[in-house]
Amino acid sequence: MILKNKFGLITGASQGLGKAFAEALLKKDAKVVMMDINKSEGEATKAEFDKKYGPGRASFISCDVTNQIQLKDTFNKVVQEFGRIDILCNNAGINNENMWEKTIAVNLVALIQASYLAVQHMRHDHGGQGGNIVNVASMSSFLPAAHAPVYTASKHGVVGFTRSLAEASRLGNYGICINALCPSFVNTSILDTINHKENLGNFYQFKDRVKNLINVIGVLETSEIATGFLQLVEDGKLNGVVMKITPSKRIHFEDYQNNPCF
Ligand SMILES: NC(=O)C1=CN([C@@H]2O[C@H](COP(=O)(O)OP(=O)(O)OC[C@H]3O[C@@H](n4cnc5c(N)ncnc54)[C@H](O)[C@@H]3O)[C@@H](O)[C@H]2O)C=CC1
Ligand SMILES: CC/C=C\C[C@H](O)/C=C/C=C\C=C\C=C\C(=O)[C@@H](O)C/C=C\CCC(=O)O
Repeated sequence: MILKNKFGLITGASQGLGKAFAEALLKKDAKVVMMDINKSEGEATKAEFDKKYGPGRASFISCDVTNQIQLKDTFNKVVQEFGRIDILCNNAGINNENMWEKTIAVNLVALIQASYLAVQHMRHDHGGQGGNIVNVASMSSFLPAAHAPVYTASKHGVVGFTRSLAEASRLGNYGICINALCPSFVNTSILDTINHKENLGNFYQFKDRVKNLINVIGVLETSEIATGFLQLVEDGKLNGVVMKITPSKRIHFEDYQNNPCF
């Protein structure tokens, strides 16, 4: 996809990875709408981007993705105002085992709802112009993690949903590329959750295990994940792939060639 003048919608874009994805699109002359529950940080990020890239390129909409009405209203507002959504990045995420229903609501349920809203708008076979969806999962999509069972379940779910919706897109000629992005540990505020009992709840006792793991494998910078994100969006042919990014192997893909049922 040529990104110049395309419209990207990114959830959880006030800070961290979402902000890096928004900036990556702006650098390619696309326009972005950033959605986040954190209004003050989101407005500060918009002001920063206005200065760097000129006004009118980045917008911020305060939205709790778990609130179905707010989510729908945001999609409608964006379509009304800009006429199109070319890219959706479902990035908003939390790590909270104490409020595990909320973790599933943000990381998985809202991602599914936003994906369906985007598909409805983008699909070729219903008169749309096609598009690209990137769902942010994690290396937690492939591993057990004693410190975060529900976060891990949500990220396993993101990969299963993404690959299945991508298959529906291929078989149904939606003209939408749908892929998953799975970083290992990245230098953002979510990493600090492992230091807090309020986040890990009953699994706080396993915090040192994950801290050791982080020390051994290292921490990536958001810029490297943004490079992977751009690769998924720009390629235009990749559909149903699961991109992994780790300090040892950098950007690479999960190999699903063997069907385990046979
Ligand atoms: N940082 C890391 O090590 C990794 C992060 N990820 C995933 O990357 C995504 C982004 O996380 P980070 O940037 O790392 O963390 P972050 O905590 O810096 O950013 C998450 C953003 O999501 C927003 N958010 C949370 N709940 C929301 C809601 N209900 N509605 C709208 N926005 C909401 C937050 O306000 C925040 O701006 C998450 O899905 C996370 O699970 C995946 C792998 C590694
Ligand atoms: C935890 C902060 C929130 C988000 C992080 C993010 O999604 C990235 C996660 C990346 C990988 C996570 C892997 C976790 C793995 C495990 O906890 C276990 O499989 C670790 C097993 C062994 C550790 C080494 C040891 O102590 O023997």
